[in-house]
Amino acid sequence: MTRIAVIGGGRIGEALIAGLLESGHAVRDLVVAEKFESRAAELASTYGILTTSISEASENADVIVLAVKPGDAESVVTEIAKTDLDGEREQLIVSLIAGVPTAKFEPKLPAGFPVIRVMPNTPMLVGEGVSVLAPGRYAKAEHLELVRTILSSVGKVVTVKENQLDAVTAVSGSGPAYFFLVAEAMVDAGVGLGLSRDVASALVVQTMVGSAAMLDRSDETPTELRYAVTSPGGTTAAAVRELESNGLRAAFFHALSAAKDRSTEMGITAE
Ligand SMILES: NC(=O)c1ccc[n+]([C@@H]2O[C@H](COP(=O)([O-])OP(=O)(O)OC[C@H]3O[C@@H](n4cnc5c(N)ncnc54)[C@H](OP(=O)(O)O)[C@@H]3O)[C@@H](O)[C@H]2O)c1
Ligand code: PRO
Repeated sequence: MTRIAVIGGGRIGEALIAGLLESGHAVRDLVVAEKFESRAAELASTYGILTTSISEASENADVIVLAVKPGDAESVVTEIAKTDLDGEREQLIVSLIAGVPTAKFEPKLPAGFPVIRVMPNTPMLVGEGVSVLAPGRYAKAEHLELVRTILSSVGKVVTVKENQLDAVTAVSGSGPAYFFLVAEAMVDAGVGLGLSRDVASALVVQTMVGSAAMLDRSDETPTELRYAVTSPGGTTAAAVRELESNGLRAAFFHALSAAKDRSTEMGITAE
């Protein structure tokens, strides 16, 4: 089994660990390096996972996953580069760090060390994530295949050119937050119309689950699925008219543009 070291046990590090364990990855082949001690202890007790230092994790892993914040990227990669990276074994770095290009890591590592940049999302926690891969300069087809195999156990996998990853981050990396925000707004609106919060929450959650399942399983486009709900002169048409006149589409366009720009900016400032 491939030995995986996760550097940074925050939200996305935990989602990956939980998703991999749930999909059958052996706990003995996973370690986490997390600098915040009580958080490391929490991960150890929740998942039975070994916690260790960056150097130990990097020396013994096949795949070193970076799940730290962009501002910690440089110091973590410098620390990894100082450890005894195994020349005998094919090791690689998988960076989940938003915005930071592989070209920023490669010069800090031993010559030719493969790096793959990945934009995952938190639904990997329940095996329904989407991970978008972009190989760095030295990553070969077999490295990409290994990472694709690992991440396909926690959801879908797509490969793009690295110059598309900031846009990908805006769509699917941050995407779950938009859905949670819409869910929150719909629950509040239901409460405003007199439903209890419990009833409104149950209705919104199941409506989202059912709609997502239809999007996934149906051959119809989102537009066609929406038309099927929209009876002529009915309630849905009245609601959609309000959403459109309040600028829903423009709001999403501006929001995703802001996310993409922020991703690019984080890559520049994470020097
Ligand atoms: N959350 C998402 O949905 C998501 C999705 C895609 C990509 N990402 C990317 O994933 C990365 C982590 O995001 P996050 O949301 O998981 O953030 P987070 O919850 O703040 O987690 C980052 C973790 O890394 C730890 N860390 C920092 N420096 C470390 C070091 N030297 N050694 C070991 N651990 C260290 C942090 O510890 P301290 O708190 O003690 O600093 C923290 O627990 C970011 O680069 C983000 O762009 C996140
Ligand atoms: N979470 C990270 C952020 O908000 C990257 C995508 C999702 O910056």
